[in-house]
Amino acid sequence: MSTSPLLSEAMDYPGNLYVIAAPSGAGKSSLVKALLELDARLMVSISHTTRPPRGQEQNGREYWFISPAEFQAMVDRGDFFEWAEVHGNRYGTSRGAIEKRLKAGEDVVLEIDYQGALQIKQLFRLAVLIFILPPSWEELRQRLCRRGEDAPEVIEQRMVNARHEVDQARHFDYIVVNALFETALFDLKTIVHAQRLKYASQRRSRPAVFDALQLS
Ligand SMILES: Nc1ncnc2c1ncn2[C@@H]1O[C@H](COP(=O)(O)OP(=O)(O)OP(=O)(O)O)[C@@H](O)[C@H]1O
Ligand SMILES: Nc1nc2c(ncn2[C@@H]2O[C@H](COP(=O)(O)O)[C@@H](O)[C@H]2O)c(=O)[nH]1
Repeated sequence: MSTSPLLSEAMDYPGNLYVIAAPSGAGKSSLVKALLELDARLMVSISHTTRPPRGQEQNGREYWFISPAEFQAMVDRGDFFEWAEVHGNRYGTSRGAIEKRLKAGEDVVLEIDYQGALQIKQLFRLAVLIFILPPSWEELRQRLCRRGEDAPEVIEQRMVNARHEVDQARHFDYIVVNALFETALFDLKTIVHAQRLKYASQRRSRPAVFDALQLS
C-alpha cells in the first residue's frame, strides 16, 4: 500500500482531477478548450515546457516557456507533480498549482502525455485518466499537416511516437475516439459529469452530490 500523502488525502480533496492524453494531433487541446467553454467548474493547468513557442503561442497562456536550466532547477526542487520528456522536449505540471486548486474544490484538467498520466495515477488514485484516439493513422497525419505548425520532420517524429503512445491507452480509465468532434466532446462531457457524481457520492456528502448535479 502506498504511503503517499496525496493518495491518503485524495478522498478529502473536494476537487476532481481529470487527465487527458492523446498522441499529438488527435485533437486533445481542441476538445479541452471546447469542454472548458461548456463546464465553468473546470480549470486547465498550464504546464511548463522547454519547447520554444510556436505560432501565436504566448507565455502563460498555452505554456510557461522556460529554459532547460530553469526546468532542471524545478525538477531538483521537487516543484513538479509530474514531468516527462516528450518528442525531445521536457514538459511538467507544477505541484503547487494543482494541490491548491483541488483543495479549494476546483475540478482540474491536465492535458499531458501518457507518461505523466501514469505517474499521476500512482500518486492520485482518484485521478480520472482519459485517452483520446484519432479515427485512423492517416487522419492523424492529416490533422498534424493541416494544423500547419510543425516542420515535416517533427510531424514524422510525432507519427512514430504515436504508435507507442496509442499502445498505452489500455492503462487508461476511458478511451474517446475523436472522429466527429461534437460526438467526442459529448463523450468527454459525459465522462466528466458521471465521475463528478460518482466521487461526490463516494465522499458521502449529500450537499456535494447536489452541488455536482448543480441543484440547490
Ligand atoms: N474531430 C476533428 N476532426 C477534424 N479535425 C480535428 C478534429 N479535432 C481536432 N481537429 C484538428 O486537428 C488539429 C490538431 O488538434 P489539436 O491541436 O487539438 O491536437 P492535440 O492533440 O492537442 O495536439 P498536441 O498534443 O500536439 O498539442 C487541429 O488543427 C484541430 O483543429
Ligand atoms: N507529461 C507531460 N506532458 C505534457 C505536459 N504538457 C504537455 N504535454 C504533452 O506534450 C506533448 C507535446 O505537446 P506540444 O504542445 O508540444 O504539441 C503532448 O502530448 C502534450 O500533451 C505536461 O505538463 N506533462
